[in-house]
Amino acid sequence: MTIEILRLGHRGERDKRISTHVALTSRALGAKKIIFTEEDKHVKESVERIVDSWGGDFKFEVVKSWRTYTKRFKDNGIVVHLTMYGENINKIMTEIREDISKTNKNLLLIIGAEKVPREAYDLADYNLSVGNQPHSEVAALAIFLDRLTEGKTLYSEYNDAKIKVTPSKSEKCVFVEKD
Ligand SMILES: C[S@@+](CC[C@H](N)C(=O)[O-])C[C@H]1O[C@@H](n2cnc3c(N)ncnc32)[C@H](O)[C@@H]1O
Repeated sequence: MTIEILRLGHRGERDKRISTHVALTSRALGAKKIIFTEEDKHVKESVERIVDSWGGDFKFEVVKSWRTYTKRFKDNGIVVHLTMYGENINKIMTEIREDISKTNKNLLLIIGAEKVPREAYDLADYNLSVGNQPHSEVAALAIFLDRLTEGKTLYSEYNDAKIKVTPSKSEKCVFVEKD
């Protein structure tokens, strides 16, 4: 199973930082690709810099039509949309995990920036809430991915990483490759 994140909307200057955090959090918690619906050179370059130094093959893509992308994805994938109006994560997560493991399908996770079009709710196989209070796409994404992967992706190691951190009780244990 591979995980992709579809970020619906991006309000230029205002969302630069949070969109970058959405992408980096997706990568750090096991997603293989982030799809944006708006171009932003700053966000793209920030993500590419991290991938270059910290390794892996996390992909960055901008699509013209998120609807077409999502419909095609559904041929061999499950779509989960994170929204505070959705079903209770505590009740539905087991079903989603079973659905994925039975079908071996890939997962597309949709998160919004501003108001999400009705069609996203209709295209999703699951509309899922992480609590019923409004908060942040970064928090919702992180909690969902952590529950899905049960923490297994948190300490992924990449052979091509130029920087590696080893967990330590008392010191910064960092390996930096020399040029
Ligand atoms: C800042 S919110 C904006 C939501 C917008 N006001 C709306 O009505 O759709 C941005 C995104 O964070 C995610 N989000 C925020 N709170 C959430 C919650 N309680 N559960 C799941 N996702 C949430 C959703 O993906 C949402 O589209």
